[in-house]
Amino acid sequence: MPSAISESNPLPSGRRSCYDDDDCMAEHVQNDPMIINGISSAVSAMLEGIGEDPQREGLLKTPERVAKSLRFLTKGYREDPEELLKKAVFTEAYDEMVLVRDIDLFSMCEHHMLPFFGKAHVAYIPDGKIVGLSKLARVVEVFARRLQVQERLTQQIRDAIQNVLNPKGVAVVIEAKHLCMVMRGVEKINSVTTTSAMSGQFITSQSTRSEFLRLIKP
Ligand SMILES: Nc1nc2c(ncn2[C@@H]2O[C@H](COP(=O)(O)OP(=O)(O)OP(=O)(O)O)[C@@H](O)[C@H]2O)c(=O)[nH]1
Ligand SMILES: [Zn+2]
Repeated sequence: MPSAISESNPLPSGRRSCYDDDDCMAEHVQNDPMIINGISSAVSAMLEGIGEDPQREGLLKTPERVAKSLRFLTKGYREDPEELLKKAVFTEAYDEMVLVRDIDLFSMCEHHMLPFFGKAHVAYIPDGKIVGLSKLARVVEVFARRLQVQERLTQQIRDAIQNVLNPKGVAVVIEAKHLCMVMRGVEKINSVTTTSAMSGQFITSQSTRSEFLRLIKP
């Protein structure tokens, strides 16, 4: 495998291989020429399908651009959210709610492959272990960068945190606008969808749930 990269993209001597670097590695896998070519051919066919000429100047590089863009927008398939969380778990006695709110998210609905976007609020109540705060936002990112429905996205974030930290409870709320409902279909420009997924004390304790809902109010 490393030879494929060194043949097509040799590294200057002395530089570390991209195989030592997670981000660099991810970019190579994302832009694997075989996969990019496959998606590009499909995009050319789509351009013809809508009555365009893929050979006109402005569109010559469009299939490849779209392919790379799609690979980026779906990079979450090639990342493991639980491994990512495990990188920053610390022993700590703190046992109140931890909330990261207003985490921007961009995803694509699996029905139309059109964007939906908004924000996620993620909370948990530790039970002897805390996690690096950025990892909560990264978990949102991993699941969002796949074809999704908002409901599943919300539950997957909850489940990953629950599985890795085994906390006293997890709560996730997502508020998002779906372009498939805005720029086509029912065309409701201002509609916003809210979903929630909870576990543990966020289900069993009304006061914990209420505190969370009060804290995420705009
Ligand atoms: N539950 C859920 N539905 C979604 C999500 N994203 C898009 N949808 C819906 O998926 C449904 C697909 O319905 P279909 O009737 O098969 O497709 P359609 O004819 O394009 O539907 P319209 O959007 O109503 O024009 C639509 O109601 C979309 O609004 C999501 O995240 N969750
Ligand atoms: Zn849709």
